[in-house]
Parts: sequence; C-alpha cells; structure tokens
Amino acid sequence: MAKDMAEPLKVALLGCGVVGSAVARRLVDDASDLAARVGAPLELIGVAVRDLDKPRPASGVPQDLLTTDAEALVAKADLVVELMGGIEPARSLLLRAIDHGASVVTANKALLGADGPQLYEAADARGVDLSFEASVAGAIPLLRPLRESLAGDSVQRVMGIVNGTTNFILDKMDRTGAALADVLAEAQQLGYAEADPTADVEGHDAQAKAAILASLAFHTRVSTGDVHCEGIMGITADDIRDARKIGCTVKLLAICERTADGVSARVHPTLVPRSHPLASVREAFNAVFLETELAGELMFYGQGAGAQPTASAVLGDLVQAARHKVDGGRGPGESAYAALPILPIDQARTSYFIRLDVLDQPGVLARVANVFGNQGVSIESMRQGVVRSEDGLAMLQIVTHQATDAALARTVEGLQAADDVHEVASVLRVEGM
Ligand SMILES: NC(=O)C1=CN([C@@H]2O[C@H](COP(=O)(O)OP(=O)(O)OC[C@H]3O[C@@H](n4cnc5c(N)ncnc54)[C@H](O)[C@@H]3O)[C@@H](O)[C@H]2O)C=CC1
Ligand SMILES: N[C@@H](CC=O)C(=O)O
Ligand code: NA
Repeated sequence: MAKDMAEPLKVALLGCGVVGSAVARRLVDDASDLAARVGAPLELIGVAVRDLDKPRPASGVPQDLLTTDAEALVAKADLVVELMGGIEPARSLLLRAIDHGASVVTANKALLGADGPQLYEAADARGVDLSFEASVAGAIPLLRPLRESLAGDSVQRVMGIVNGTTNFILDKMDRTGAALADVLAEAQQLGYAEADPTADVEGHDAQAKAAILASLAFHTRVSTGDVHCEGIMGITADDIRDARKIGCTVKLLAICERTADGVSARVHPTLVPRSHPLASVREAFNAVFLETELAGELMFYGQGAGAQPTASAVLGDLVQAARHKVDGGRGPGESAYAALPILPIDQARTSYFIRLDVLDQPGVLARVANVFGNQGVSIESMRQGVVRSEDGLAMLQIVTHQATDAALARTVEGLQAADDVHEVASVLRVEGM
C-alpha cells in the first residue's frame, strides 16, 4: 500500500556539467518513482550555473530554473547537491547549506580530501546528512558499505584501482605494447582523459580518493596531503614488458593499511600478478579490494566515472538523505575516534621490481646481491636479460621480498654508486605476490 506523501522537499543543484546534467535529467524524468521511494516529491527548485545562456539539452532542466546566484539558491533548499567541483566556492556553499539545515550530497573528492573534517563537523553540529558516495569509485557502492555495513568489523587493508583514466591507459599499454604518450592521446580523443589530464596521470585524483577511503576504513582523519603519491607518467613500454615477463601487469593502486603503529596511505604504479583479481580490471573500470578482520576479503567492482554511473551514486545519496528528512534520523556522521598517526612512506613495506644495466663481467651478480644484503633486503628472484655485446652490458631483473621503502631507497643508492652498475633503469613496487 502506498504511504501518504509528505510535503515536497526542495532540491538545489550546484553545477550542471557532465554529472550535474545526468542528475537533473533523472530528477526531472523519474520524479514519480523517486517520490514513491522517498515518501515525498523531490522538487528541483534551481540549478546554479555559470552561464545562463549555454544550451543544456542533456539536463532537461527548464531555463527558468537556472540561476547564477548559488548562495540564494542554497538558502532555500532542504537538500543541496554539489557537482561544481573544486574547493571554492563549493566549500562555502556547502557550509552555508548545512548552516541553513540542508542535508548535502557531493561528488567532490578534491574538497573532501582537503577539507573533509570541516564539513563533517558542520554537518554533525547541525544534525544533517553529508554524503559523498560518488566521490570514490563513482557508481560503485563502496563508501556506504564502509560507513554502515562494515561498521562492526575492522578493516585492515584497502587496495584499489580508483582512477579510470589511468587504468584505461595502463590496460591499453599492456594489451598493445604502445607508449604512454600515444595511449594518453587516444584516451583524450575518446573523452576518458580530460583536456588537462594532470590530476589523473599524476595520481592526485586517486590520492584524494585514498584519503577518503583511509579515513572511513580506519575511523581516523587522513587528508590528501597525508597520502604518498606517484603518478604514471614515468611508466614506459619497457616496464610493461618486464611486468609481463614476470607474470604481472602494471596498475595505479591506492593502498591504505592499518598497522600496529598507525595508518599508511599511498598511491603509486604497482606490479600486480595476473592471477590477482585487480589485474583483470580492464579499460576505465574501477575495483577496490578490502581485507577485514571478520568478513575476510571483499571486492567491489564497477564504473568509477561517467555521467550516468556517477549520477547513480549521487541519486542514491540524495534519496537516502531525503528519506531522513521525511522519516527523521540521519546517516552516520564522522567517525574519527581512532585518531591514528600517519606513517611516513619510509615505513611502508612492499616488494620491489628493479631493472638494472650492469657490466657483463664475472662476479657481478654476487656483488649486486651484496648491495641488497647490506641493507637487509632479501632477493626473491634474479633474472639476467639481454646481454648487449656492443657495449658490454647485461640487463638484470630483480624481485625482492618485502622490505621497507627506506631500506629500498638505501639499496638503490648503493646500486647507483656501485662500479658494476651502469644504470638503475626502473624501480617499481609489487603487491599481491
Ligand atoms: N565526471 C565524472 O565521471 C566524475 C566526476 N566526479 C566529481 O563530480 C563533480 C562534477 O564533475 P563533472 O560533472 O565531471 O564536472 P564538469 O566540469 O562537467 O561540471 C562542473 C560544472 O559546474 C559548473 N561550475 C563550476 N563552478 C561553478 C560556480 N561557481 N557556479 C556555478 N556553476 C559552476 C561548471 O561550469 C560546470 O558546468 C566534480 O567534483 C568531480 O570530481 C566524481 C566522480 C566521477
Ligand atoms: N577522472 C576520474 C573520474 C572520476 O573520479 C577517473 O578517471 O576515474
Ligand atoms: Na562510489
């Protein structure tokens, strides 16, 4: 039996770009379904844009709902959906909305990674919802499981592919042997990578997402600046070829770990064995692998970007926040009670793949092995590649057992200083062996 409808809830949308248009379209086209699910109509009262005259056929928003006065709009709303991106004015508008008693939904990982605590504190103080499922891994339900379904468990490790653009590039390099620059150009043509792909390829997009994931997973505060970040621009076709030779592929991973000493969060290109579930994540898809004390291993997979997939996550948050407005209560606020220290990257433990050009002379292997041994770094495998008789050099490919980043850095310094070593051509971390 249909329940009685409550009074309409006023929804303000801030930004009408890729994701905003898809959210607006759904609010307009599926109003009656959404009303039935919420128990009240969701009335779109306005959409804040920069340019009133720009045609927006994808959004289906009537022209008279567009406004450039975002401040006035949020002051009238019960629910505010922020899809403008960037830090300001998004932060001020969300704080203003919260101050007025509106619940807020955002997909803005840059803002949450930089200033999440300020928004959480404001939402908690005002007793409204702040939800942001779309900010990490787009459509994939991941943050709600972390905040709600796993609230009684203990997450120990989060390891994921959370950037679709870089996964598309690395996957294409892996399948075709192409150089990064060529694949990046193709990704731009196809619309996966933005005209300015810096935030994706330098790892900053994944860095902000890792901060959000680590905060939720470990009930602590981790901001973007706490996450060690290396992007994919240094990855060459030779790295991909080497990875393949040892049964691996290269992925940009966000890895968040809780250790006895605190929290470590890092983003970097990583060799992953082809047998690992993350290795089979193709094209622009995302996947996140959780290790928890009680549930064991969990994997979440799906579309991490795109207008409609991202709108799905935004609308899920909006419906949930609207239900709370109708029925009372609110979703979980910030849980940062653990207040864990952030561990420096030096202390992160992982295995490494190292490619060296060494002099092709007797005793070289033993001397190279000694450099590792001197730093307490144990070698798992050492393989000699091509010997180039023209310059008397041989290529060595070495995989280590787990060691700290600090020990590895000292090992690389030792190798660079060794007379037998012509060049340390590549150093990459390995996970999931
Ligand atoms: N596009 C995607 O696949 C995903 C996007 N996101 C996040 O969603 C948010 C929106 O992303 P997109 O829709 O892709 O960006 P977009 O650039 O297509 O849309 C943003 C829109 O906001 C407008 N805008 C910016 N500042 C404004 C202001 N002060 N007043 C009024 N309008 C303003 C812009 O003119 C633009 O139309 C961002 O935070 C992004 O990180 C999250 C997951 C996936
Ligand atoms: N640029 C991001 C989009 C969503 O966050 C990506 O490529 O994954
Ligand atoms: Na998500």
